[in-house]
Amino acid sequence: MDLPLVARGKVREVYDAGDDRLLLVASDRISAYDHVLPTPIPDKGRVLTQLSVWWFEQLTPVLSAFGATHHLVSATDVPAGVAGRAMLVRRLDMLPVECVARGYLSGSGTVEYSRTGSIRDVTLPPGLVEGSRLPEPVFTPSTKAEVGEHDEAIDFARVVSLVGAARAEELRELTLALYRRGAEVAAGAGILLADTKFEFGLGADGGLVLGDEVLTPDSSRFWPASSWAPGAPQPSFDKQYVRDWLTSSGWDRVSPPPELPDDVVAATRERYVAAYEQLTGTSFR
Ligand SMILES: C[C@H](c1ccccc1)n1cc(-c2ncnc(N)c2C#N)cn1
Repeated sequence: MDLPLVARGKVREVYDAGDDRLLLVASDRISAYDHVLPTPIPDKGRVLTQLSVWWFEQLTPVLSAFGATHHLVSATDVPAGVAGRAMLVRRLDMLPVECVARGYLSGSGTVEYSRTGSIRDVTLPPGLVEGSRLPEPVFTPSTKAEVGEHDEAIDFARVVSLVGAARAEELRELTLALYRRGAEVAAGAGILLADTKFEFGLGADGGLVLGDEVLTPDSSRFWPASSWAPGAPQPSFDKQYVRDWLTSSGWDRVSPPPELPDDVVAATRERYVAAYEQLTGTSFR
């Protein structure tokens, strides 16, 4: 890629495409247990990019209801070397809030709930366990961490201090509305959208714009609805083969992770393709 690099994530890069445009490139890298694995998953970048493109279309009515838009300019007008796994997007003034919506209790949410009986400002009923469906989806914002660190959970008051009261309210309501639409579509495809993270920015006209990738297995927890069983960690739709193999390999989760065997790579590629095909109802090609 001969464009200037703007930012590098674990599995993605952002390049300066000039004229107030950025190029978001998704790699075939996969991360598990907070490590980027040495073995790529063929087509992962293309599948997740095409899934984001599809979701931007699906979410446009929800965005319009809030007077908001999304940042996607083109997923075809991109350099040949990254064809199918890059999005040309509008450069935004990104808001410093990771807008997370949770429909189910899991991970850090379960820890917070077991300590306090609530998640952030939202009191929850007693008796919920890992994997429980929440009575209503909850907005659980965080601030972007430095590279390699975990995002820091923040409460709504902190969001207000960061972006103002009106914008904070707008972020919460829009995040929850986008999550609800995503969860509804996913449920129809046999996938439980346990939680997801959106990023927003401001466009040149000051309007709210949905950025980043949306509703992919990298920005969300996808659980197969068929195996949902609250009371224990739920299997990941896409990463469970990798997690199970890494655990069985004896890897200590601290030293550099081992290469994945071919069958785990192939099975994982198939999970990404299945997620795309089940959600969109179209064949991945
Ligand atoms: C966090 C995320 C990231 C993605 C990929 C790799 C590392 C970081 N990122 C998004 C922007 C960004 N900045 C200005 N306008 C935009 N439309 C976007 C977007 N999307 C900068 N970084």
